[in-house]
Amino acid sequence: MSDNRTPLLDKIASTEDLRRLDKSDLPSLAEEVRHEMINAVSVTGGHLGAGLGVVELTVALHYVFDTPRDRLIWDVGHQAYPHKILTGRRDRIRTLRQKGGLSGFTKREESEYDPFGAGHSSTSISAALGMAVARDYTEKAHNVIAVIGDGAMSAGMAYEAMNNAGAMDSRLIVVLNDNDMSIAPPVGALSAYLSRLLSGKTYRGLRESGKQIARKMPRAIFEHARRAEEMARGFFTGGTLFEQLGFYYVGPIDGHNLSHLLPVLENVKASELGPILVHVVTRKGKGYGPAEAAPDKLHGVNAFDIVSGTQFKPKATAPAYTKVFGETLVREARDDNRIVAVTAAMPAGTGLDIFARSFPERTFDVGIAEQHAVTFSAGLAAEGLKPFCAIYSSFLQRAYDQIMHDVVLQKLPVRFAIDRAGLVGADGPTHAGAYDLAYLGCLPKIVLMAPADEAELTHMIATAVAFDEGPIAFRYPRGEGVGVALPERGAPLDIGRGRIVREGGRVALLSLGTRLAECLKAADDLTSRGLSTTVADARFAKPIDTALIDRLANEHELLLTVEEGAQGGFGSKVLGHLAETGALDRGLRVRAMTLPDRFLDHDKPEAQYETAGLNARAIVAKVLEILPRMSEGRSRGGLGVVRQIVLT
Ligand SMILES: Cc1ncc(C[n+]2csc(CCOP(=O)(O)OP(=O)(O)O)c2C)c(N)n1
Ligand SMILES: CC(=O)[C@@H](O)[C@H](O)COP(=O)(O)O
Ligand SMILES: [Mg+2]
Repeated sequence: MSDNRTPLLDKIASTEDLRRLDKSDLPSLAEEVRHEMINAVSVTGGHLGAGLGVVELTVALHYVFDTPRDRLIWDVGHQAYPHKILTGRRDRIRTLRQKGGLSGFTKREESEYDPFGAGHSSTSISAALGMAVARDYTEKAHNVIAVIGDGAMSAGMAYEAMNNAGAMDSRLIVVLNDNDMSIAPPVGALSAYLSRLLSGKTYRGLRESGKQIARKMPRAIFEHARRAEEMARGFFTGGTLFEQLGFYYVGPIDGHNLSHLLPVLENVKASELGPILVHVVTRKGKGYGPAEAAPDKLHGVNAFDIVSGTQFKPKATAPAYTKVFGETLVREARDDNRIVAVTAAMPAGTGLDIFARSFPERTFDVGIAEQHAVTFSAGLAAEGLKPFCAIYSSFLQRAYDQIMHDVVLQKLPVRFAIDRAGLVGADGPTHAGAYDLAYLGCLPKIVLMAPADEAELTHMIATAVAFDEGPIAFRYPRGEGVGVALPERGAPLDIGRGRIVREGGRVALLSLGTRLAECLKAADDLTSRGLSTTVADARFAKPIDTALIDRLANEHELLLTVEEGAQGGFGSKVLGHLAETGALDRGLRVRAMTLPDRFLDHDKPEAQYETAGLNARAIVAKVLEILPRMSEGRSRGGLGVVRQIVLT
C-alpha cells in the first residue's frame, strides 16, 4: 500500500506506471500482486506455486526492463499470472482459464506483453535467441529475456538453445528461476549440479554481482579476450556449466530480495555482453503457507479456501483413468517383473506415483525429456523389458521422431500409456490431446487402442502387457471414468477386434474411446425418434476391425464414426476402408465425427465437447441432418415413410 492507502496496484495500468514508482515501493507492490494472485486463483483454480515464486522477479523485470519493447519470455507460461496482473490484465485476472477469459499461459493474441506463447516447456531460450538474432539483423536495440525454471532446464531443447547461443555473441539474457522443484521434486544430474552450485556459494548481492559483470566489460576489449577468458575460467577455476557453454554466469541471487535483484538486473541490462545467465533462487509457493508446504500438490489447484488451503473438489463418482492406470499396472507388475515404467516429470499426473510407491526401483522419472523417455524406453524394450512409457498426448508430440525411428521402425514393444487424450478443459489448446490418433495411426504396424471406460482400460493394459510383437499404445482422457465395475484383473483383448454394445437397425454409431457413453445417449434419443440405432465400440484405432465395419456398413443406412481426436485419425481409416471396399459406391452414408479443424480455447471439458460438436446432442443432430436427405432420395424409390418418422 502507498501512504494514502490507495493500493499501488490501482495506479498501474501499464508497466510505464510501474516504472514510475519509487524503488522503495516495490516490496509493497510485490505483496499486493501476491495477494491479488492468491485471491484470483482461489476463485478460478489454476497454477499457484510457480507464480507465487516469481512475484518479486516479475516486478523487478518489468521495473528494470522496458517491456513490452524489451521482450520477456516466460518458459511454460504457467508462472505468468503476476506478469498478467502487471501488464494490463488485472481487471480480467478472475477470468483465468474460464470460458472467454484469460489463458492460463502466455499467449501472443492476448497481449503485446506476451511476445511468445507457451504451455509446453523449455522453448523459451530458443525463441529468445531467435528474437535476439532477428533484433541484431534488423539493427534494433531492445533486450530479450527468457525466464526458465530449473525443471524446464532438464529438457534437451534448452541445451540445444544454449549450445547455439553460447557460440554466438547475440545479447541474450536467460534468467534461471531455480526453486528446486519441477511439478514433482526435480530429478537428474543437472538438478544435483544446481544444488551443488548453490551449496558452495552464498547469495551474491549488489557488490559481488556488480563485480561479476564489470569484470567482463567493456565489450571491445572483452571480445578479443572472450574465448581465452572463458577457457581460463572453465578450466582453471572450474567455471560453471553455463560458462563452459559460453554464457556469462551471474548469481546465485535471492529472487525474493528486490534490493538484490534490481541492481543485478540493472547491471545486466547495462552490459553489452553476449549471452548472460542470471541464476535466481526462489521458493515455489512463496508467501502462501499451504503452497510452500506442499509445492507439488499445490502446483496446479482447483478453487480453494484461502485460510485453510483446502481445495474445492467436486465429489468423484468414479475413479480417474489415471488412477486406474496406476493401480492396474501395479497389479500386472506383481506378476511380471519385466514391467517397468517411465515418466517425463509427471509421476502424479500419469499415475506412476502409485506405481513408484510399490516399485520404486522399476520407475524411471527422466525429467522433462519426452524424446529421451521414448528412446530410453526403446532401449529397455530392446533388452527384453516391458516399458510402459506414460506421457500426456500433447507432450508426446515432442517425441514423434523417436516414436517412429527408435520404436516403430525397429518393432520394439514399447507400451505407450497416453494420458490426457481428448480435450482437457482449462489448460486449453496447448494441452489438448487432439492429434495422437492421427500422428500415431499413420505409423506402420503400431497397435493403437482407446478404452470406452475404466474397465476397458484395465483390459487394454493387460493387452499391452501380453503383446510383445511390437509397439502398442492406449489413449485415455483426463478425469473420471464412467463408473462401471472394475474387474479383478484385466483380460487381454483380441488385437484389432471391436464389439457391438447395442444392436439396432438403421443407424450405426461406431465409437472409439470414451465418447461411447455419448453414443449410447444418442442412440436412446434416435430410437425414441423411430431410428433404431446400433452402437459399437471399436476399441482399436489400428488395426481397424474390418469385419465389424463391413457388417455395420452392410446392415445400416448410415454409419457414423465418433472419436475424441482431430481429423486424420480413426474415422479417416474407416472411410478409407469403406471407399476401398466399394461400400460408398453402393450408397452407404458415412460420416466421421472428429474434433473440428481448429484449436479450441480453454473451457469446461463438457462445454468444449459441445463446441466441438462431439456429444450426444451433436450426434443426434448429425444423424437427423443426413437422414431427411436420404429419405428424400429413398422416397423417390418408395420409402417416403422414413421422412415422416425422422421429422416427428
Ligand atoms: C513438454 C512438457 N512436458 C511436461 C510439461 C508439464 N509441466 C508443466 S510445468 C512443469 C514443471 C516445470 O518446472 P520448472 O520449470 O522448474 O517450473 P516451476 O513450476 O518450478 O516454476 C512440468 C513438468 C510441460 N508443460 N511441457
Ligand atoms: C503447466 C503444465 O503443463 C501442467 O502443470 C499441466 O497443467 C498439468 O495438467 P494436469 O492438471 O492435466 O495434470
Ligand atoms: Mg522449478
